[in-house]
Amino acid sequence: MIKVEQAAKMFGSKIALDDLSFSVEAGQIVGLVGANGAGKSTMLKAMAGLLHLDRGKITIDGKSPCRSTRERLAFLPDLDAWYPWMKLSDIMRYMQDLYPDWDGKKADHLLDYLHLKRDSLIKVASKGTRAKIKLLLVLSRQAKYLLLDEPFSGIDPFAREQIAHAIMEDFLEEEQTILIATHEVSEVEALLDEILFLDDGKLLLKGNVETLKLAESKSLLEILKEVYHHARL
Ligand SMILES: Nc1ncnc2c1ncn2[C@@H]1O[C@H](COP(=O)(O)OP(=O)(O)OP(=O)(O)O)[C@@H](O)[C@H]1O
Repeated sequence: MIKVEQAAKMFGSKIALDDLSFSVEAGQIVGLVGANGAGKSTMLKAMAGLLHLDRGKITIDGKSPCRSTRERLAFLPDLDAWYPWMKLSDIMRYMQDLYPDWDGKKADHLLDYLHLKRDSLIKVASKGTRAKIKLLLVLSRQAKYLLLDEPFSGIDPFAREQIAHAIMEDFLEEEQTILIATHEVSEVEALLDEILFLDDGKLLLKGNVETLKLAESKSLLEILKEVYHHARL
């Protein structure tokens, strides 16, 4: 389980995380949703141990983010962090050396499925190709927790839905937990068990997606818009 207790983070005078508390149960697909600047990436980075909170605590299966929890987490924030002269095959080899849970068979399967080429050069890859590479690199690890920051951004809308569904059906292991940070609610709605809705670093809503939709008889986007407007009154 990932547990977040009163997490707070500021960048200068800007509050990125404002006293956030929630937990994520194993085996769930959770949407971390919010407008630009809501604090989604900051939250994922803190979970991945890439930045320290000013206050509060995060535990992953009872441990604070550290080397051993990093091995249970697959997080790929930004492909631009890779060297531009690298090919996809170079990165795959690097990941294989770095992570004992790298699943070569799954990586090969994903290569075919996503129509990616091993010799794709990062610096000339299109935005959509880079998004697919990110998905391949995260989903090829047998990590217990997968943290995806805007995973479908850049993939054209025709392929997006099909890829999202197939990935969840065919490539996600039952016991894996996935956190998807996005501002595009409609695109991930069908995949999600739980939703965490952030605004200005605050948690405005948390709940089971089906329960929320049944209770309100509205789409998830409509529910979130209402919560958002109400919070800003
Ligand atoms: N390294 C940083 N230095 C200064 N401010 C930062 C830094 N990282 C994030 N912020 C600020 O903290 C706030 C939260 O940023 P964050 O990237 O977590 O939001 P987000 O919800 O992921 O947004 P987006 O959907 O646009 O990616 C924003 O106001 C952002 O400008």
